[in-house]
Amino acid sequence: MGESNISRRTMLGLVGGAGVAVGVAGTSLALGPSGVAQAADVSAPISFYGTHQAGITTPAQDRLHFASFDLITKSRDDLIALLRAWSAAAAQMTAGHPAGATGAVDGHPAAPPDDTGEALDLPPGGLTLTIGFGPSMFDGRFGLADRKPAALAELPHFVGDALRPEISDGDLCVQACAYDPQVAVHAIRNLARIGFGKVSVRWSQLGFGRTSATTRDQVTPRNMMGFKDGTNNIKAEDTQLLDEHVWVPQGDGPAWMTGGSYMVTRRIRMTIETWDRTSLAEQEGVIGRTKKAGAPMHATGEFDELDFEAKGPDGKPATPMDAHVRLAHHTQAKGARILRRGYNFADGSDGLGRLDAGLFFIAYQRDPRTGFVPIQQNLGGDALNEYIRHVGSGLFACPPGVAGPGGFWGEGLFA
Ligand SMILES: C=CC1=C(C)c2cc3[nH]c(cc4nc(cc5[nH]c(cc1n2)c(C)c5CCC(=O)O)C(CCC(=O)O)=C4C)c(C)c3C=C
Ligand SMILES: [Fe+2]
Repeated sequence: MGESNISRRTMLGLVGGAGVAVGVAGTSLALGPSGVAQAADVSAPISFYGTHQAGITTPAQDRLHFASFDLITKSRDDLIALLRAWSAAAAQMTAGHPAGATGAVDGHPAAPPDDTGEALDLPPGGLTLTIGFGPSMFDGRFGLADRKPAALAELPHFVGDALRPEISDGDLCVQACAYDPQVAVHAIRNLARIGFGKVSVRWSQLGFGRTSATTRDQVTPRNMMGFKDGTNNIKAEDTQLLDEHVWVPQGDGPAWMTGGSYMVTRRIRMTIETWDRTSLAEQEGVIGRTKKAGAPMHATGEFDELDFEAKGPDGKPATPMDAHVRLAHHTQAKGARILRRGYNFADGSDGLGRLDAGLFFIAYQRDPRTGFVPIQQNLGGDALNEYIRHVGSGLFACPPGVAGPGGFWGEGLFA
């Protein structure tokens, strides 16, 4: 291990995001809803190895760099070599080490370094790297056509879709999440560098604030509309719900996906300028929760149960019939449940004097046909649609985790 490796692992980290964050040697304290301090040890690496890939039920970090890649090679052996090299680099980087045998500064001075170096001296930052395979990877170029899961069926067109092909789809994707944006960007950049000649970046997305909680001890963050987002998410502690709705069980499609999950991404532009001129009462009615507490309209606490039968003082449904949470709720959407893990984005101006901002929605599920699709179909009547537009879309099969060193992402697909 080089000197740079040691320094990166021992540096102190700061965490941003929701709650009051106080940096303490390697930890960050966030004040939860009860005022109880919660420690997120941002110096601690999250293991790359395991039954499931990290980055799904592991605590959602504050920053995202997501990249979708097109395969420019037509060789199956190249693809396998790429997945091997990416997995080895991912194991190194998530542990807080530079990529490659000689890292950023310990190689031969006449050769380009194995690692680009911008994460030297930074802690692992809770980095997780999660890979997904898009439907187009199974089109026959790599002899994988008969291994395509039925669950990777093309998403249908949804009401209001304004999808742009150049920021949609892809043969492969990598979701990099970390507490430090530089750590996440460094990871994607190095995977792209390792893939030179085999892949090209099709599109990428930075996210600056998580819009979900994936464990019960995480404070629920707020999205760009100012509402708490992630209250009623499936969380890591909900093991029965995870088995039923998120992880692919044995016998559900091809064996290589057992223990994996399917990822749907949607770049959702918000017309925040219109939203910002909307009254508080209207905003709360659109979402179906209060803005301050994130509580149901008929209750006071964030985690109070939603009761769609409850009436307001005027005798009308307390949660409007077209409210987002009503239409997205599993009782209204054929029992569908998903694990949401999205991020806020603000990518400059749209050229018309407005911010190009919104939600980069990410959801994991056992099967999109019984997860995202029925919910999104139900959201065709969502009051929120007046303020949002889906402009990018992705669908990816995320294989199970890599068991240990020597294994690689998607190994079972090639067995
Ligand atoms: C198809 C799935 C969903 C899309 C797309 C989506 C977009 C979207 N959501 C918000 C804001 C909130 N969503 C909330 C809850 C919620 N949303 C979905 C699904 C999609 N959202 C689900 C399944 C749920 C949970 C419903 C329930 O069971 O109660 C909330 C409330 C807080 C919470 O529970 O997380 C907010 C706020 C925006 C702004 C948006 C598009 C830009
Ligand atoms: Fe939502």
